[in-house]
Amino acid sequence: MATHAPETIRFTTDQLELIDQTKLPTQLTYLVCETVEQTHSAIRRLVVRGAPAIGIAAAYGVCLAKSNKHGVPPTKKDYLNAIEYLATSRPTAVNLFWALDRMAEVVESTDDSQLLTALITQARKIHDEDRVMCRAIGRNGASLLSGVDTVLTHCNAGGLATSMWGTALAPIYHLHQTGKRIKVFADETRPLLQGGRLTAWELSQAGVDVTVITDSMAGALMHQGRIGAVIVGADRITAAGDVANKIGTYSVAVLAKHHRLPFYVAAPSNTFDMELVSGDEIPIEQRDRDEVACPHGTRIVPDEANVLNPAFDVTPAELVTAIITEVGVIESPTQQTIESHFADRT
Ligand SMILES: CSC[C@@H](O)[C@@H](O)C(=O)COP(=O)(O)O
Repeated sequence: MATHAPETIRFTTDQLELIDQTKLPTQLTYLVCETVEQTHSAIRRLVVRGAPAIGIAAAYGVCLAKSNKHGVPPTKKDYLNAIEYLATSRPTAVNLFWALDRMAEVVESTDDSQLLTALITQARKIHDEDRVMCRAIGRNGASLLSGVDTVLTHCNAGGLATSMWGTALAPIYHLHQTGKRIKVFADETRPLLQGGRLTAWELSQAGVDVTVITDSMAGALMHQGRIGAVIVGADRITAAGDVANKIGTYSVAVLAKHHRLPFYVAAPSNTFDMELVSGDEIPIEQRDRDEVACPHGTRIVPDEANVLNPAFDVTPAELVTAIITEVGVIESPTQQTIESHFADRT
């Protein structure tokens, strides 16, 4: 997403505007949220999606809390209820809880008369920090990709999933701006096609050469030597470096290992959940069967058949070549390398 690209998330004092990602690539429209409930629904329905963007949208959503009593401003209790409710929108991306915790700290530490102003300031800060984070990941990842001509990515970890540039796509945008042209293969990403609809849309808008492939093509392309590296985002990374990301990421990581290709994960430090060690502890969102069985309103699976639809899987740290963060690169992530990476920077 180029710097002049439309903002994924916009906020005025009384409304949140989100690019409606369910409508891309055919329509570029904004959905307006004026209440906490509308924000919750927008996150749940993937109008806004991608770990950092969910956190930013939820932070602004808190500022939309209303009082039950007409004309009376919301109380601390109203804001805390809003935070608790927004935390139920999606379970896997830890950025949601990270952002809501920051909003809760503001509620706890601010006088009632200043609450709304302080909450809006904090939400804007979370949003601004994300822009800086995207740039830094772009710079840090660029050196890893500078010798690579073609990358594979899965799902969408670009500007649509953040405030701008994204995580996995940030190094590609960075290199593109400095004149190095990288070719991107985007996994279509079944069942909701974030790769085919969103990654392909934003990369083409920015003039990056992108080719969409079905998820099952990745292995064949690697075998033919047509992929130089894999780069993906993350929804949650444990203290030991296990990575939850869009379903299908694990399969790509196994394929990369077999073909001796680097498998990079790009994520900000707020995607790390240092309270969890094993990826098995990460809550994986289970979504509606119709996303698989009835895409775009066309039934493709018999009603009698069961359907599994986990939104994410976990890639063990041993399959990850490096994690690119806004504060540097963690090569061969383990609990030890991750802890010392962050310790060195505090
Ligand atoms: C920078 S976004 C990283 C991840 O959130 C992204 O790769 C992903 O899995 C998004 O899943 P989604 O279900 O579309 O929210």
